[in-house]
Amino acid sequence: SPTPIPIASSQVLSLVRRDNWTPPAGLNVTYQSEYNASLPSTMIFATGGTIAGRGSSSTASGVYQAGSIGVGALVDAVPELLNVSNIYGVQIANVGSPSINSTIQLNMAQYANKVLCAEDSIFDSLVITHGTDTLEETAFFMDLTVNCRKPVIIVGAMRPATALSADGPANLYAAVKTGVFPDSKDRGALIVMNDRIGSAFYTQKTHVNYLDTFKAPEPGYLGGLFNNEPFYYYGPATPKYKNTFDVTNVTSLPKVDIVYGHQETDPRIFESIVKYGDVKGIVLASPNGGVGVDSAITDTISSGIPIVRHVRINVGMIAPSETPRNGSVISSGLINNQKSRIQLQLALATGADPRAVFEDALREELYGN
Ligand SMILES: NC(=O)C[C@H](N)C(=O)O
Repeated sequence: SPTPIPIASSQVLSLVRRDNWTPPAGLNVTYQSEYNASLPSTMIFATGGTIAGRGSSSTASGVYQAGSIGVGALVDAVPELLNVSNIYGVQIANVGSPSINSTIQLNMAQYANKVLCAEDSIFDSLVITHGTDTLEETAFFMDLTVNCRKPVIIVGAMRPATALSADGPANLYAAVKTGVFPDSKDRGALIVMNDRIGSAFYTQKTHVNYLDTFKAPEPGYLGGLFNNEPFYYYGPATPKYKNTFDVTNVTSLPKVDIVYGHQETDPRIFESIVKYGDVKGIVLASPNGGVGVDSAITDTISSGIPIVRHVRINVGMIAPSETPRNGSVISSGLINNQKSRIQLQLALATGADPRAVFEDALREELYGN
């Protein structure tokens, strides 16, 4: 559960609003910088993670408490931010990112649409601070559900705030700079880490320990920062296979699990998932992208639960068949396992046809039908 954040007295003073903005009901703004009408405005949703982590010493870079300092302290550590943007902070959660769930994601997407995408919005961008372990999942979720031209930037850190050469402050500065950079519009949600800008759609964590971990192995980065100034290699673009979902009236997401395939995958995994009855979809991280455990999933298929197949190495295309297949096995296309899970949840929650969502655009591209 979210840790209560003490508000420093300077922040209390600055909560006297000069911007004529009223937060939507239920959104608890706990940090607001002195309002400067000549600057753009950034909303920060803080969720925890290593960027908000505290270790027992400056050399404790790998053993620490994630989600331990609040949004006000994150901003206070980077006073340079206040020359770039007005900053508003909301403590959405303060947890390690494996504890982020679809309730938190839905909450953020719904508030993001209200705060950032409203016609009279005063905000130029939304920055989400997040643990890196599941950062790509929340980034992908926001990419598919926050539907306006303004950027949502997701940022984290690999070293806790207390470590030697902590990367969080520079990453947060880069995230806010990228968010208010005019050329960041119309690119969907972006992951900004380690001086690189990547699309939330394609970028994933590729190493568990090192700073240089967020990559989009085939599509590559969209841009980067030089001297803390953002730049892009390409003009604004939308991934060709991206779907968007309206979650305004969605109150919860169905349960979707991922099964990791290997030699001798035990069929009972599938049986037990189906037996519980509350799982509405499965992603199969298979050895080769093929079903590969045919006999094992026969029962699952006959139960009608959609099974999206991707590959356990988590990079590459699992192409749709030339004509749509009958049955409940669906190809993931270019979307990795954990993002396929999110997309399947969103499709099921909004009544979209999962096969169409995953396969149609890529089938059209590959086979022209
Ligand atoms: N670097 C990190 O942020 C990892 C952390 N365990 C998290 O995801 O919350």
